Amino acid sequence: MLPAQTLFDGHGDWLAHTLTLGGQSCPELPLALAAGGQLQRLDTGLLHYQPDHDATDAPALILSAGIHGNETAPIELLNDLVDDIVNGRLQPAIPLLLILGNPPAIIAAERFTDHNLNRLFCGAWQAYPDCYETRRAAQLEAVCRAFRKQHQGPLRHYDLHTAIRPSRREKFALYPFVEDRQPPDPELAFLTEAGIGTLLLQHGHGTTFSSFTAEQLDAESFTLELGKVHPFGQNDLSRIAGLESALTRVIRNEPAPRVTGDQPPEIFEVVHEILNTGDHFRFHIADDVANFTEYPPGSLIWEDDTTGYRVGPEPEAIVFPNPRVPVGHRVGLMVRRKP
Ligand SMILES: O=C(O)CCC(=O)N[C@@H](CCC(=O)O)C(=O)O
Ligand SMILES: [Zn+2]
Repeated sequence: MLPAQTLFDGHGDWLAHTLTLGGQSCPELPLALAAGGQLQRLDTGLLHYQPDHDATDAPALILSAGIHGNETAPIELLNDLVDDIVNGRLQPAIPLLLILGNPPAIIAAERFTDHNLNRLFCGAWQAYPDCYETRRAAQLEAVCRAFRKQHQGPLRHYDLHTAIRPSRREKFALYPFVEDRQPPDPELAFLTEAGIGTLLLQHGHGTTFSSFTAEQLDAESFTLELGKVHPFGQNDLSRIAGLESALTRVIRNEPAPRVTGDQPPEIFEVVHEILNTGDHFRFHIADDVANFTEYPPGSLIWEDDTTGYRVGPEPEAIVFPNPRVPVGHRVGLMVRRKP
């Protein structure tokens, strides 16, 4: 067995190893890479890369995918990056925490098994009955906190997803809400470099993974939506090649390219969050409507027997319409371009 293969117990690559174990744990295992640095298996789907040089105050990066099990393109992208690191084609210059979020859901090819993992962060997992996802949210929080403790320089977190619906803006980023914080210019430049032309600013405290790292670990965090959900093997990774090359540059700690005249991302803000209000909730958005479809002023978006929502005086667009969520959960966001 090649030395790098010991990390994956002979199962081929990181993804194959993760899918073999699913919800089972595996022991920690450090591996000194031939090209330098140490890649440590922390547990199933969790890797920590530590460069040989002192990196206490260096920039550090958390990269996660598969928080939703059926969002396979980002899982393939992250696994490819790990493969490049393991095989010496990509030598990281910064500390990395690499995460495949929900292995049992990846095996099941489902968004989640018992509970939507991306609603369980910032301690929200404590409010639900024990299941794999509540335990995984607690573990991911602990692993990220430990990584933060070891690396006290600037921290970035990109949580990679794909969307259920098609989108009029194929790739977009979400910036979690943190009081008095705006996305800094280098992060806007990174999104442009990665071919992500739209940024949606969240409007309030969330319990997503990126909200957790932004709020509690002082990271510059983004949820990146990278196209539409497809099964493994049916993704066209050339559509996210811009992100792969931008991430490779960040991992090598190379300087950002000089401004090329590309437009910065167009910024949107949330004007209304649609929540499932229960049995009498009626949603007036059809199942085949794409993200960022615009509705004219006055359009009725949802109602129940006591209240509802109509578009305000300017057109608004819908993002993430999905009425099949538990009561109290998000059914969609109404957004508009930030003035
Ligand atoms: O397409 C959809 O409806 C959901 C795609 C997805 O998983 N999006 C994330 C966004 C997280 C955020 O708001 O930052 C999610 O819903 O968890
Ligand atoms: Zn997702």
